[in-house]
Amino acid sequence: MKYISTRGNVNKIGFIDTVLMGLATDGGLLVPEQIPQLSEEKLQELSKLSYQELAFEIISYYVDGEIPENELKELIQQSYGTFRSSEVTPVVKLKDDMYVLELFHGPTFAFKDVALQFLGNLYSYIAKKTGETINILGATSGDTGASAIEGVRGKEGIRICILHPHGRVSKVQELQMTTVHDESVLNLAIEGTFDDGQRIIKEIFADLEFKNKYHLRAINSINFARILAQTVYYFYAYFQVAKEKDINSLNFSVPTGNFGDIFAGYLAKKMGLPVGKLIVATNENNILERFIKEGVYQPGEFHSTYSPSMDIQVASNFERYLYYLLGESSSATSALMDQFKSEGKITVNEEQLRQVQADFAAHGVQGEECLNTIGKYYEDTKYLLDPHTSCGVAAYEACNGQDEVCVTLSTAHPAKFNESIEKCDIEQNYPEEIKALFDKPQYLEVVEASNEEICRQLEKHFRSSLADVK
Ligand SMILES: Cc1ncc(COP(=O)(O)O)c(C=O)c1O
Ligand SMILES: N[C@@H](CCOP(=O)(O)O)C(=O)O
Repeated sequence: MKYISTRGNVNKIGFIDTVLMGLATDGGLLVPEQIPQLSEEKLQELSKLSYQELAFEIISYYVDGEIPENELKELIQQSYGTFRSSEVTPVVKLKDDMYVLELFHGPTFAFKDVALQFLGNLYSYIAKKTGETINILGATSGDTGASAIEGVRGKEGIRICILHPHGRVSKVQELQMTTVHDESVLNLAIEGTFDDGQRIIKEIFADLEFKNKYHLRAINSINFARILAQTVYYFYAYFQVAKEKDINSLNFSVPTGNFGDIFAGYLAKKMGLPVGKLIVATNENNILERFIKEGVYQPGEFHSTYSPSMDIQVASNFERYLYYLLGESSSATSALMDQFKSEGKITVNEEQLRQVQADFAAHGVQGEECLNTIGKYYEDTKYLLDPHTSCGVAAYEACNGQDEVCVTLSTAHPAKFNESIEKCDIEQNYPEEIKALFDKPQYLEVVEASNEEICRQLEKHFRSSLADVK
């Protein structure tokens, strides 16, 4: 298995180089040259496996022998041994035609742990095997940051710097990131939005001299390893639902911001999993909903919402989808991404829009609808949705057809977002791990959202690693 860039200007590379490169050096995103195709018989076989066994099978197609089998198995066991559920991502039935896929049983109570526990261990493995220096640079709207820090803290030879938008993450998210007292961890609270942070880190990654000098690595979903690990739970959810219901296909409703999670579902479908509708659930930051309905991809006004982790305008993984929409043409993808840079929008033609609408349904959830959905499900089922999952459930209600069965991805535990939950007049009990955070001191620096300032901070934080560089 080799990997190529959506923009076509990177020589083919293997899995480990793909992980280390993160953002492709030509500014594009790395994708597998060919997507593995799974037969019905293979799916039957996979349906009998535990989460860890399934993860091993799916991930193996993409690692393609670069990590010996026993070592990959060990990495996977280690990664999911930290989860509070033995099933890793259990499926819970909420209605006859709707299940919730609980992705929040990892250490930081968000779906990001599923991929970042794995990626943290993978980076550690690569560092030990190859002597590569791992200096991680990431941007977060709240969940990726905490999860990435948790995934690598205490691991020898790994340093990490995370940018989060100052005052725009939930209290628990902020505490999860900033109460870690470890000299390998740097939390920068930028005076700006998540989009500013994501733009800055992409521009820094594009400065190849700086990237190479400081050995910068990505943990956001621009890194293909993130997508890969997230693909596994679509298969797992499908197999769990198929055990109790006679289904020919299954819809998935996905709370969406950076388009990574739903792209993982798109990949699972392309591998042969019988996925029906992929429902994109957004909040008021609805660039993706507008694209799917109208064929125009253009950032709108920024909104702070009840689901702050989805307060994202420019979705990184959109480019990966665009590449497939354009028939895997890197020149057409490059042209449209250049157009986006110069004109601030992308418009697809009618035929392409028909394809987009065959691939995805979409619903943009407004604030009241998000809170009402939390309230209604709590009253009817006693199940407490977090505000992101609530957007997913509201989108299922808007888009799931008669006789269709849907799995809504539950992307976070409600305890992370009490600011929104208390607006529904619901009192919740915090898990002990979250309660404990409130007594700890915080370590962060509030900084200007500029490339110069962030580079200055990175030089300081990562300087000591240069001595280790071979
Ligand atoms: C809780 C939660 N739900 C949903 C999302 C959206 O996922 P994605 O960015 O992969 O679209 C995020 C952040 O990305 C999140 O933290
Ligand atoms: N919602 C995310 C934003 C970053 O997304 P990623 O999947 O690309 O890491 C967050 O919580 O940080």
